[in-house]
Amino acid sequence: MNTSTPSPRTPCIHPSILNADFANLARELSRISTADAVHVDVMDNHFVPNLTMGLPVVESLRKATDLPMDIHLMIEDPDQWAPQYAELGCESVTFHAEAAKAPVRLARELHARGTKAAMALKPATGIDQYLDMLGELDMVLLMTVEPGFGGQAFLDLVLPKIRRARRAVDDLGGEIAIQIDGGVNAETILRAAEAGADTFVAGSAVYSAEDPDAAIADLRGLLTG
Ligand SMILES: O=C(CO)[C@@H](O)[C@H](O)COP(=O)(O)O
Ligand SMILES: [Co+2]
Repeated sequence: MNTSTPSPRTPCIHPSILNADFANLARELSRISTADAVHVDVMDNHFVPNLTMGLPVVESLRKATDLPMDIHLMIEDPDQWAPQYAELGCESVTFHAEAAKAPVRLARELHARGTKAAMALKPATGIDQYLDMLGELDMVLLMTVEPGFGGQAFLDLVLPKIRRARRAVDDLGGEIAIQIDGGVNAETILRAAEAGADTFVAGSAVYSAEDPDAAIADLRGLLTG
């Protein structure tokens, strides 16, 4: 166990383009120029009951922006697909623990392709069984809604899991990011931050605003006081 207190990570805001105008994605990306990364939700209508985009669209998005790309795969068989997203030059690729057959091997395959590896847990999936493999990851994503749709209400029942993850990450030196995704807005973000999250996905809170960059600044302002 690490006995020194790790210094807190600078909070990051990753807007999700799920609530953006899909007919104008390049323009929508230009409206979040102050984001730390763009969060891209890939859904296959099997792991979740919704369908969004796949490799060709993500490849085009990659060329349309200089923002780092945070790919959230809500798909079956990420063991097969996730490495292909890594090869597009995405900053991070997140697979779901519930879908991965060999999460440790998959995390290593993502690293071998030069991408950060992240693993997501649905709200009802416990973290304890994954603590031993946290050191294989750059980020853990704790879903604060059931994955599949934007615009849902933040689930406070995930807060104890965020606290548990924070303790485990700090024991490892604090370098692993703790991302939350779902229902993040001006009313909920501080509860998640106080529990230990440091990376915040916000979809509707950013893209329902008239000025998405201003909405990002507002969320950042709440976190930095
Ligand atoms: O992964 C998902 C949904 O499954 C998210 O990334 C949502 O797109 C977040 O949207 P809001 O809850 O912030 O509206
Ligand atoms: Co997401």
